[in-house]
Amino acid sequence: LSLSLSLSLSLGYPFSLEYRGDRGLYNQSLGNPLLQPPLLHENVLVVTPWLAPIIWEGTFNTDILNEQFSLQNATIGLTQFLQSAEMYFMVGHRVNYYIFTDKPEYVPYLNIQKGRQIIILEVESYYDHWQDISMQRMEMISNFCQERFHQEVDYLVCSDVDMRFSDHVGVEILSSLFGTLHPGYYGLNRTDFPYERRPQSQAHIPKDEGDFYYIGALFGGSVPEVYRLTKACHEAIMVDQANHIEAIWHDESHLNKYLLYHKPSKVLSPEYLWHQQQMDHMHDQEMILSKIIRRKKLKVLKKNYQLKNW
Ligand SMILES: CC(=O)N[C@H]1[C@@H](OP(=O)(O)OP(=O)(O)OC[C@H]2O[C@@H](n3ccc(=O)[nH]c3=O)[C@H](O)[C@@H]2O)O[C@H](CO)[C@H](O)[C@@H]1O
Ligand SMILES: [Mn+2]
Repeated sequence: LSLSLSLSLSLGYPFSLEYRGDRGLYNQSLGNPLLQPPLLHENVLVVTPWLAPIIWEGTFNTDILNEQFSLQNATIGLTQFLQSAEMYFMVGHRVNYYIFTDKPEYVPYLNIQKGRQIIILEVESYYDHWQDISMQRMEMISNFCQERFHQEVDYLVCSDVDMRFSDHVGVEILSSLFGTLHPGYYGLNRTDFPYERRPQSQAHIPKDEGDFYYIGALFGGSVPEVYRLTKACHEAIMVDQANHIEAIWHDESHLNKYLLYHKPSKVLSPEYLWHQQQMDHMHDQEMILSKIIRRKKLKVLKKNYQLKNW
């Protein structure tokens, strides 16, 4: 679904953009004809050293992106179901919600918008520990990429289930491969990232390597790229299991290893994932982020960590 764009901007009002896509020439009028691209965002990194944009509020125009994206006629898959997604996730675009559950009967019924569907994927978990269950998503997602996602959607957005959208998350996040900056480690030196450091683990990253610390709760991309990522992470997890070692932050550690050697084509700023409960223990970090974050788009729900069987 790659779209080759040839842009010609005609002067005068109304402005229009012409796109030469796979299916001929398109002409779109723009929402705001007087729009001028803004200067660099405040004091934050807006592009990675491999020239992938880091997505911050204020660096993109939703109207332009939506019009461009509509030309692709694409469908987006979200691998969790969230009521708030109906309000904030990819508004105006076709979305499939894929819910992985071992208890389909507990999934509440919800009336959803036209162009959206809920698809419940019954999965069996052969593990008891939450760490294994969390890691198992890599296997499940990779299997379903092959089985059905590749026929049903163009992009996949993979997330934890214990989250809620609190602001718009749109097509600005989509690209062949994207990861999200972990708010707890934004701006820190890579030697302070909680990467897996034991060479015995497949997720191992040496002290002198690393770009960012990505959060395990939000990543995605095109179906072939998400397939490659989840398959590689699952295989690495299986090797670790055979060697009786569990990476320090489980699937998140393997995701970080993968994204270090397969650079994402977009990186989501910490605006895309807010973890208040964790921030309560990181006041300095909260202060730093409060100065640069304009919107909190996806929030981790509060939970009783004592109930987790570590
Ligand atoms: C916000 C955040 O930082 N999330 C990451 C953090 O987990 P969290 O501390 O957020 O852990 P969690 O309890 O949300 O578990 C991760 C996810 O696994 C799934 N699940 C887990 C247990 C279970 O019984 N059933 C089930 O479906 C579910 O989608 C859940 O959201 O660290 C994990 C690995 O350690 C993952 O990388 C998470 O993405
Ligand atoms: Mn979670």
